[in-house]
Amino acid sequence: MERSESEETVHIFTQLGEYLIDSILRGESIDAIKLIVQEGAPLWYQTESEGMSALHAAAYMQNTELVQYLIDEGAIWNSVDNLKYTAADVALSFNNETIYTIIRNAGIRAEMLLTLLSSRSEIEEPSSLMIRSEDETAAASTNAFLKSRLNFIKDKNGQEICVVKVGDEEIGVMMGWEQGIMQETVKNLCEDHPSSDNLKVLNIGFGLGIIDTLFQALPTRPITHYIVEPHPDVLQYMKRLGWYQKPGVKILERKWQDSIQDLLEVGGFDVVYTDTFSEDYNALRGFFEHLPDLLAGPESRFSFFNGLGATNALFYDVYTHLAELHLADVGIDDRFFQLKRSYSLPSATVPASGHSERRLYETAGDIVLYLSTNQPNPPVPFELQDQMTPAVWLTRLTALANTAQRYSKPWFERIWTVTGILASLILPAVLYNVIYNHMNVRGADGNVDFARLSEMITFALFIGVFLFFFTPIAIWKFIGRKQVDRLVSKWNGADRMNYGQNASSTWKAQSPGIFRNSTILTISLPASMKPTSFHPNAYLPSYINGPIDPDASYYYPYKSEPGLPRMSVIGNVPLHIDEKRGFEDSRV
Ligand SMILES: C[S@@+](CC[C@H](N)C(=O)[O-])C[C@H]1O[C@@H](n2cnc3c(N)ncnc32)[C@H](O)[C@@H]1O
Repeated sequence: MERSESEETVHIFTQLGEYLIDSILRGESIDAIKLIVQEGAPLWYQTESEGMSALHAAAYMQNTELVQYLIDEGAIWNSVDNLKYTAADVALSFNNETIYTIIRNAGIRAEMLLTLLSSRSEIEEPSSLMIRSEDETAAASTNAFLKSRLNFIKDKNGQEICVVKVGDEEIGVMMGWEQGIMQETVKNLCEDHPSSDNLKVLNIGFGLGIIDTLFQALPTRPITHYIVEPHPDVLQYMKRLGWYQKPGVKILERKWQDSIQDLLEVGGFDVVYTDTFSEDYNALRGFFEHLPDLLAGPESRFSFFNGLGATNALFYDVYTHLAELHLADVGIDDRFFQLKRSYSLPSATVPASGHSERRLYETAGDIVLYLSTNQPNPPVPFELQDQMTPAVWLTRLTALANTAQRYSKPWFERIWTVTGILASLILPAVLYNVIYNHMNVRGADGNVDFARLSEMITFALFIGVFLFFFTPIAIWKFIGRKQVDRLVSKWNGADRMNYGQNASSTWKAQSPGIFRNSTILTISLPASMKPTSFHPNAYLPSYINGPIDPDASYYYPYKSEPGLPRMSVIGNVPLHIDEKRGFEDSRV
């Protein structure tokens, strides 16, 4: 059957597109790829089976020059494959920062340009990102949200939450766990504020009232505290809690968009915070525009809840940068605002009782644990969770602790050492006179220097006593070290067998030195085991490593679980944690 002209065009593009991607994956030279592109191969083409674009393929091959070339030629920075990963996600999964940054910067440029164009023309939809609101449900449309019923409940884990029903699912509008973030925000906004004695505060979005409660609990209560909240159920909740009676609190029962004229008339706010729901970036940017007129002056502070595109490290990063640039555009620089980049801290994964663990994250990917028998065992580090069950981890730590403990008795070592030192000093000193006198009595030969001879014998005695006390302890410690080494090298061998030379971690243990009882366990992770910032429950392709904070899965079930709400979405992208900051040393 004859193909129509348009079918023929699609066919040619498909062939060229497939050929381009194939050639990249085969590792063809950049000149060969350039020729294919010049022949007209479409950069927007994505394979049907995987949704892979030329940019995905170049990122997968970790070909920096090619990635840069494709971007320069107009490759789409934010196209997602069938698993919803962008090319930058692929780069991230290899921890390839250079390629990630090239694509990220292309995203920032593209978004800036689109915003600029939209401000000069009538284009309604400035954002090319997929997180723009295509979703007309309460999760992403303010109108639908304001018409939906909200529930203020305690979930099965005792956490206070405010949820909205979207279809069959319940989506969290605000969750009790965000308390920590709100605390940190209030600290950054209010601590050492020059006007802390008569603060004028504006908060957009009451939710569970966490941040407003914290503002009210400041050492000096704000003199004026405006709260903008449009949802009737939230307003009811506020009434029940007595917010309408609080001195200095003024509640505007409308959306911020409808309250802005009133707010601008009030003006002169020292602290402004915004954390709405179901709004997209354009709305937030719209709010930014009013900041210069809302804030009192250079000492004023502004912050917002940064959940922008947070399901995906790339979109989150692009939007965070975009927000910084747009804030700079309206004259707000980073002296005035706080961007909250992370939703939860890695330390949240460690139970409060886990004092035995001190973790140092080094760039090489070492985990250093100080294990002590008087402290509970730390949980399996998340980097090892795909290789080690908690049972195996516990067995290993217990075996290590028992072995090390057999060769570590700090109190006995102290007493033995003190006795040894005293014996090596006192015994020769006491015996010196005895030896000297004894020789003097017996000696007849006037040429012999008895004093010198006695000194030498006393010194030999000192060495003898010293060795008597310290040789056994040194041998005992040495045997202990060997035993620990043997144990650890057995595990290293087993891990190598199971996971291969390059993918297994390497353990090294240092048994307790003298007077000490903590064993230092250093686990060197292979390069590929550095965690990425994907959602703990997300379906990840094999080349993407585990998440940073597995405990966050409780708060952000990717797919909703019975009894737990799903976190909100912007457009079609579910929100989840993003931990793009580097690890820091943390003592817990
Ligand atoms: C995530 S909650 C805020 C939580 C709050 N920061 C806290 O500490 O509990 C979002 C709130 O913003 C409100 N909201 C949504 N759209 C809004 C708008 N356009 N203007 C003002 N508030 C809005 C919602 O009704 C909801 O109460």
